[in-house]
Formats: sequence, structure tokens, C-alpha cells
Amino acid sequence: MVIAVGSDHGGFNLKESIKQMLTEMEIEFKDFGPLECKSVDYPDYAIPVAEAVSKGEFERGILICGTGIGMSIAANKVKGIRAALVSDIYSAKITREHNNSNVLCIGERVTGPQIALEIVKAWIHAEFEGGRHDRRVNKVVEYEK
Ligand SMILES: O=C(CO)[C@H](O)[C@H](O)[C@H](O)COP(=O)(O)O
Repeated sequence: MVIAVGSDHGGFNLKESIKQMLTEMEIEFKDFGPLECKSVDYPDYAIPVAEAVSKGEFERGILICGTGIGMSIAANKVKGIRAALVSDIYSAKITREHNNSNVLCIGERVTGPQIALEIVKAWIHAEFEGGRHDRRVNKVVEYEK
């Protein structure tokens, strides 16, 4: 799996920790920036990451800002993106199993660093269950068309 990661300044430090963990897990990723912790605008990072996932260049994306809300709003504007803003491990697992989310959003200012890393691990390891959830996800996909 290759993951596209991005943040704004509010999510920069957590992005660095997530990158370190992905490296330790031997999971390939590309950092879409920013490459230094300066004030930036979250859509400038959310949209390129979401588009790269939508085009199939990356299997999944991880976006971090202060609350995760700006990132999730922006990413969900991109066709084919199911971005989930998550702050607990259960939801991280369920949003893969039930929603087939392809982008994970986290808020560095609201979610502690340890739990954030556990959320990423749970989300990476969980798989879409299909079945009744496929029918429901497809209704969203159909609406998007
Ligand atoms: O989009 C957001 C709010 O939902 C993010 O949390 C941003 O990181 C935040 O707005 C940035 O705020 P700042 O005052 O410019 O640091």
C-alpha cells in the first residue's frame, strides 16, 4: 500500500510522527507537504492528496490539520473521495469496514499523539467488509455521479 500524506501547520508535527511510524511499519508513503512548519492553507494540501487518491495514484490518503475538519471538508469535495474525520480507534476500524473510507483525517489539536498513531494503525489494517455496506456506499457513489 502506498499512502499520500499531507497537513497544514496545525497538523505538521503529527504528520512527522505518522511518517516515522509508517517508515517503521515499512509502509510506503509520499509527503505532499508542507515540508516545514509555516502557516499554510489546508485546501492547498487536502485537494492534491485527495486528487492523487481519486486518480488511483495512491491507495489511500492521510490528512492532518488542527481539528481535521478543514481537511475533511476539502477532501470530500473531490470525486471518489470518502474522507473520514476520526478521533477514536473504533471509528478508525469501522470507517474502513463499513464506509470504505479512502482518506483519514485527524486533528492534531484535539487528538493526543499516541491515540492518533493507534488510529492510523487501526485504519491501515482494517478492510472493507462489502455486503450490505457495499450497497450503502454505492448509494453515495451514485449520488456523486
Ligand atoms: O481547518 C481547520 C479548522 O477546522 C484547521 O484546524 C486549521 O488547522 C486551522 O483553521 C488553522 O488555524 P490557525 O489559526 O491558522 O492556526
